Amino acid sequence: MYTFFKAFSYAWSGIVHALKNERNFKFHLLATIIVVLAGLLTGLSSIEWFIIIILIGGMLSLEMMNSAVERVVDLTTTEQRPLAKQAKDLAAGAVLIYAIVSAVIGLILFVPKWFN
Ligand SMILES: Nc1ncnc2c1ncn2[C@@H]1O[C@H](COP(=O)(O)OP(=O)(O)OP(=O)(O)O)[C@@H](O)[C@H]1O
Repeated sequence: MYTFFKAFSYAWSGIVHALKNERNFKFHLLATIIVVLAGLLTGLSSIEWFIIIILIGGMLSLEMMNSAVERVVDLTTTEQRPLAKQAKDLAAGAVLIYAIVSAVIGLILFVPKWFN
């Protein structure tokens, strides 16, 4: 049980670090607040909230994984290396794909309600 709480506290400190230091994470958090407010004002069904919550959780988690990849790459080399570039660009590409998919799903959910 002690080990579990220790692991939890390390994970929590990762989230606090992202909140304090990661510019992109803060941007996604701002986007989250805007989407939640828009959802409250628009009025979403349970299943629509379920979808939005999964997208938000996935986006914030993926952004943190991207930051972790950047850190690990920077730890391995300070030189310009093709593999380092690939690793960072692949991780950033994963975030971009998820962001585009989330935006498209968001538009599919919100736009028909706004113009109904
Ligand atoms: N060691 C390296 N070797 C080769 N290319 C690199 C290396 N480090 C970074 N790059 C390239 O430069 C880009 C920017 O790198 P940087 O470390 O600033 O990441 P970033 O994505 O801008 O980070 P942040 O999200 O914190 O702004 C990377 O996406 C990658 O294409």
